[in-house]
Amino acid sequence: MKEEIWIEKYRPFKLDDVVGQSETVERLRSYIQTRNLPHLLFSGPPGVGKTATAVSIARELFADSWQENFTELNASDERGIDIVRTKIKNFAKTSPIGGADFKIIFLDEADALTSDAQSALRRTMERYTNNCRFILSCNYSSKIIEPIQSRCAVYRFRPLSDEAVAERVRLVAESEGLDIADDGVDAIKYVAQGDMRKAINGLQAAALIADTIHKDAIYKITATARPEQVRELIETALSGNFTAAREHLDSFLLEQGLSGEDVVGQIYRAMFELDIPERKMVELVDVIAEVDFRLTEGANERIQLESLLAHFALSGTE
Ligand SMILES: Nc1ncnc2c1ncn2[C@@H]1O[C@H](COP(=O)(O)OP(=O)(O)OP(=O)(O)O)[C@@H](O)[C@H]1O
Repeated sequence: MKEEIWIEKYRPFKLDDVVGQSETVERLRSYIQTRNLPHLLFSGPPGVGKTATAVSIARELFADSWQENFTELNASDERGIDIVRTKIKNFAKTSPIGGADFKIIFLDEADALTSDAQSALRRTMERYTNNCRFILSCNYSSKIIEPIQSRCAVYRFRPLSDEAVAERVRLVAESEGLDIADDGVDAIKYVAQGDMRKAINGLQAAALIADTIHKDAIYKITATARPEQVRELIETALSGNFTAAREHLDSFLLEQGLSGEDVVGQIYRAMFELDIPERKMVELVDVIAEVDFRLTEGANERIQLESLLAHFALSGTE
């Protein structure tokens, strides 16, 4: 039998199960009590509970008929206006079922809609507002047109705290009868950076390769360099030893399978734990930002990373 995916198995069903977003959840709970809902806009990074919260709201409001009165669409599947014209309208125009006062449309990645599609969505929201409430989810609320933002109550979801991630990971491990060492939990916190989906997926993947989960399994399975290796890379480069730093880089890219963007991201995170004078830090962060941008533009990753190390090596010898 195919094993169930843990992020689904441990998906929150009630608002109480959503961890680490207590302020937001508390405010949302009042809508359940009054059994009314404005249009909502959830913004925040991936894997922090936006979808889980929307589903929990529907379950709590509609009980047994929640599936008939709730639909989830992903705007990035069909970026254009068609998703608004067809799927959203078709669902919005039919009456709620089982005595519910309205239906809920959850539109994930709403910031992927073009602005024309967002304008059409805004008209649909107005037209069907008696029948239907929208919960829009996005990573960046600035990419949502102002007329939609002003029609929604906006809720910002934060990256989850390390404590919230650790607690949930331990709970999942315990339910699955899995041994996880403290350094394994620490590694998951480091890798996840507040993204619970990443944390639980990492745990499940590591469970396939190790009986007791230690940090090595987590770093290996998530293609993440260990923090101490990253520190060593930076220190080697800053000491002016470009050739040795390049060898570290080879190990990241060729042996551990990191992408260029992963390496830059990890270097950036490690910088602030090192004792680097303010002025030099400013210069180096500027270089990191430039290389990061070039990588997203598709520049050659090895050349860019080596240029980053070259800057570090030169700045160290100044
Ligand atoms: N706050 C949370 N409490 C408990 N579990 C969570 C939380 N956030 C995420 N999860 C876990 O991660 C999975 C994915 O979360 P969810 O789909 O809600 O993320 P999201 O914020 O909507 O992300 P995206 O923006 O990528 O759609 C959930 O099924 C659940 O297992």
